[in-house]
Formats: sequence, structure tokens, C-alpha cells
Amino acid sequence: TLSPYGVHQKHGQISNQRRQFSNTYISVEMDDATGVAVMKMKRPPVNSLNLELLTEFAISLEKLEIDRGCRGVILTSAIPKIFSAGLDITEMCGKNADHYGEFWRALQEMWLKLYGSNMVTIAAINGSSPAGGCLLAVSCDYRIMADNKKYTIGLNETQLGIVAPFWFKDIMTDTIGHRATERSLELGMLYSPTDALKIGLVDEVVAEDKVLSTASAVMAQWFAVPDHARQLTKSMMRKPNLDRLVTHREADIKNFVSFISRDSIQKSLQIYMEMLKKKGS
Ligand SMILES: CCCCC/C=C\C/C=C\CCC/C=C/C(=O)SCCNC(=O)CCNC(=O)[C@H](O)C(C)(C)COP(=O)(O)OP(=O)(O)OC[C@H]1O[C@@H](n2cnc3c(N)ncnc32)[C@H](O)[C@@H]1OP(=O)(O)O
Repeated sequence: TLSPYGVHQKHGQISNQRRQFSNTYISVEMDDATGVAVMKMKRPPVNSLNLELLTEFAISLEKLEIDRGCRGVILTSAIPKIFSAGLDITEMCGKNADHYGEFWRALQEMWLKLYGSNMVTIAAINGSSPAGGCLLAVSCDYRIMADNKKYTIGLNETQLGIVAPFWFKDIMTDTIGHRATERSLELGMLYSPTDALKIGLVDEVVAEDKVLSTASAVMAQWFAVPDHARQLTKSMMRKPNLDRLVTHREADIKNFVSFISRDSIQKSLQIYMEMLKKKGS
């Protein structure tokens, strides 16, 4: 079927208790018995967040939000070793201002839905999670990361010659505190799971094959609290950050477009992409 946004969706029933819907880059399995949906990103090779993935992400969350049977979402990746490589750099390179604006609006839209969700959101971080990948994780209520020292998480934007916007910075500050955020963002630091746990960037580090089962167990604990009380509390905690972006949304888009269109920034991104490609070959 075609959603109002023009995104193709496939629907399926696995059993009486499980429903599945799938787009090109997002698949969702909803368990009606538990009220938990598992939402997986599936955009090989590295789940980089392009315009289409961000749009599908927002639509999938919106569907779950209005589904009375769904109380919680576990966000994870279908790609081994990678949670998400963050924003798709090719969306920010060599395109025109209209495209940059559309892309940034889609990112804002996805974030407002994820960070502002009434559902319990748990990030099951089963691989590396730099920059925009870290934003996804930090926007959830709880983070569980796989214990593998090859995986990293953090807001490394400055390493690419770009800057984490204020709303990335705000939720990082709320998670790990001002001093740690200042150092972490200025240096563009990426943390191993153990170090991320030490600074409170993730809440738990567990064996790789226990990430999803731990997420389900944590979800059950959060479900033990009455939904209305938890939701009002979440909204009270998160409303200032949400309002700040909503109020400055157009200015934020303008700022992004003018920043990313600079020749010097385009050059930095190109060099970074070339470095990534060389590393891979
Ligand atoms: C006062 C002024 C204020 C101004 C502020 C205003 C606005 C703010 C402006 C900008 C804000 C932008 C915010 C940006 C957020 C981001 O998320 S940027 C993306 C950052 N991401 C990264 O740095 C991650 C880069 N990737 C990696 O480190 C690795 O790929 C990996 C994820 C660790 C996986 O490693 P590995 O498994 O070894 O895979 P490869 O490195 O070989 O990669 C496979 C292919 O994928 C391509 N690729 C990787 N990441 C990306 C990406 N993010 N986008 C696009 N493509 C990516 C990589 O090039 C390989 O391609 P080929 O197979 O070689 O073709």
C-alpha cells in the first residue's frame, strides 16, 4: 500500500499476536501480547540516515503512536555491527539548498516524534553509533549497548568539520552533563561501550547476544509504572527541548542550509568521505 507520504508499505501477519509492517528501510514487528514493537533500521551497508529512511522512520513511529496496543518501542538495527552511521553524508554534499532544507526538515520531524514519543523507547545499540546514530539513541528513554570494544558511540561532528546543532547538544547535556558534553562535542569524541557506560551515555552494556532480551526485560520494568503518570513526567522533562526546536524550527533549517552550503564545509565533508572510502578499500 502507499501511505499518504508516498512511502510503500507492506503489511503482514505472522501469528495472532504478532503483526509486521515493513518499508524499504524500516521494519516493525508488533507483539500484541506484550504491547512492544521492535523497530529495525535496515539500510545496508551502515544504516546511514538518508531522506527516505528518516521519512519512513517518522511515519512508522506515528503509526505506532496511534496504535492503542503499542506501549513501547525497541529501536535496533537489522545490520550486524552497525546501529547507524548517522546522517547520510551524501545528502549534505553537492546538493542544492532546497534539498538540504528538505533533508533537515525530515530529520527534525523524525526527532520530534522520537524524542517526544509517549511510548517507552529503548535503544538496543547492537553496533557502532556515531553522530546522528548517537542522536537516535540519546533520544530514547533507555540505552543498552552491545559489549564489543570495536563499537563506538558519540557526537563526533567536529571530526568532520561540522557542528552538532543545539538540539543534539541539549539532549547530550541532559544525558551526560555540561562539562562532559562540552569536552565530548569540542573534541568529537567517540566512546567504547565501557567508556560510554562510565559517563552515563548508555545505561547498560551487555553481551552482544543479550541486547534484545535485556531490552525486553527493561521494557517490562518500565511498563510496571502507570502509563499516564510516566507519560506526563516524560513530557514535563522533555517539553522545554521540544518547544525550543519547534519555536526555532525555520531558523534552524536556514542556519543548517547556509552552514552546509559553505565551500569550506563542502570541502571538509568531501575529504571525510574520501577518507572513509579509502579506509574501506
Ligand atoms: C555557529 C554555527 C553553528 C552551525 C550549526 C548549524 C547546523 C549544523 C550543521 C551540520 C550538522 C550535521 C550533523 C551531522 C550529523 C551526522 O550524523 S554526520 C555523519 C557522521 N558519521 C560518521 O562520521 C560515521 C562515518 N562512518 C564510519 O565511521 C564507519 O563507516 C562505520 C559506521 C564505523 C562503519 O565502519 P565499516 O563497517 O568499516 O564500514 P565502512 O567505513 O567501510 O563504510 C561502508 C560504506 O558506507 C559509507 N559510509 C559510512 N558512513 C557513512 C555516512 N554517514 N554517510 C554516507 N556514507 C557512509 C562508506 O563511505 C563506505 O562506502 P563505500 O562502500 O566505500 O562506497
